[in-house]
Amino acid sequence: MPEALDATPYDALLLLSFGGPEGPDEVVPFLENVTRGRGIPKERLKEVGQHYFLFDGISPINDQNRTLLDALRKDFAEHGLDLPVYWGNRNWAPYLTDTLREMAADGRRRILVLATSAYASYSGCRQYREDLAGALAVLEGEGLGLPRVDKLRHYFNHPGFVEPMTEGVLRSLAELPEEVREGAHLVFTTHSIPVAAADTSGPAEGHGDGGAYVRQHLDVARLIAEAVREETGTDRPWKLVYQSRSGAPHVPWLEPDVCDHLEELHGAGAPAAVMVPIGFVSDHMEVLYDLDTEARVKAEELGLPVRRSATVGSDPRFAAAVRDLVLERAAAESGRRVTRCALGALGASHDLCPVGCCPARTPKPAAAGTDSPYA
Ligand SMILES: CC1=C(CCC(=O)O)c2cc3nc(cc4[nH]c(cc5[nH]c(cc1n2)c(C)c5CCC(=O)O)c(CCC(=O)O)c4C)C(CCC(=O)O)=C3C
Ligand SMILES: [Fe+2]
Repeated sequence: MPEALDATPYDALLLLSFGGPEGPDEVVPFLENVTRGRGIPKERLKEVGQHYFLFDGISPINDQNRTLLDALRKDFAEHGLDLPVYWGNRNWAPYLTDTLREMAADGRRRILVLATSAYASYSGCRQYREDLAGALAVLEGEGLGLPRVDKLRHYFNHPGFVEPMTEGVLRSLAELPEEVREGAHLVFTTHSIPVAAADTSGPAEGHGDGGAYVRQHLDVARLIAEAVREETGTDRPWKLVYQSRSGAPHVPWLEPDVCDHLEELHGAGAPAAVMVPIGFVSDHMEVLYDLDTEARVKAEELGLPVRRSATVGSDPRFAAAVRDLVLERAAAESGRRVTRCALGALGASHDLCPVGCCPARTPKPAAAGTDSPYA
């Protein structure tokens, strides 16, 4: 056995994710959960429902999280880190509130949360903190003793997140026909969000110009593009583009859309492209439908050879990165010496979201931040 690792003061890790349907009967109730009070047009919902029905109503996201849980437990056990790992979702079973109740019943008092979103944004960060506050409020209403909940910092620039994706791009390039490989463009893609939400993402001092959301993605894209150049000796043009837009058409969202960009690349004579889904942790529906189905059809129509590179999923390097982040935060919380691992120009993100970080349009209590009502 390796020497035991010390996660004190924490006594559990909670994987917090989006959730997804696992059968045709679950699609509509799932979409109702996702969109409750969010003003997404009915047309968009029907369309997104169709995406799920194309895959028998089954989103792969839950199985991917089950696999990630296994990878985390295996990594922790192999490294002598004695920390139980739980899983709860925002929009589908196992629901966060039920998991948190179970954790409280198991006597967990200090919980560290890993959200399956690597970047700062309302949807990827504060909304998960609101979910935690909502679940804590339910437990409080039931008269249960509340555990203290902290959230791991953003991990977009951790080498255990960036390196598996870089390797994925190299694999995708190798799969392209040799005659177009050299000239292939890199198309980094992430979830579009409203421009107003992007501009206010991250801490207040960095608001504007796409905020932390766009800056963090640009940093990861540049890191991967540079690593690929070093590995292949070819300096490929690259761009950050967006996918999966929803919302009303008159509200500006981040652009260009990945399909429009493929069209533009083709028009400008690019011989091939690799789509690199840096915004996502696993190959869930946004990757499977919006890239592997919709964007691929677009590329085929254009006659543009494309490949889609891998997300980190349950790569052992990602599991190791989570262990590293857990130990980093545990050290910080208990006044031990801290080493913060981060690539790129932005450095390691904050542990605690400050007031005004990724604000909601309608303010709501959020846990695991400076303004948490649950200390
Ligand atoms: C930034 C971001 C991430 C990445 C960070 C993270 O992972 O959290 C993400 C992930 C995901 N989004 C997902 C699914 C959906 N997102 C929707 C709607 C929206 N997403 C938004 C943003 C994001 N979303 C936004 C600004 C909206 C508009 C309305 C709102 O603010 O709510 C809708 C409603 C219909 C539609 O408009 O498309 C659905 C069904 C799934 C599950 C996939 C599966 O089932 O495999 C996952 C992982
Ligand atoms: Fe935030």
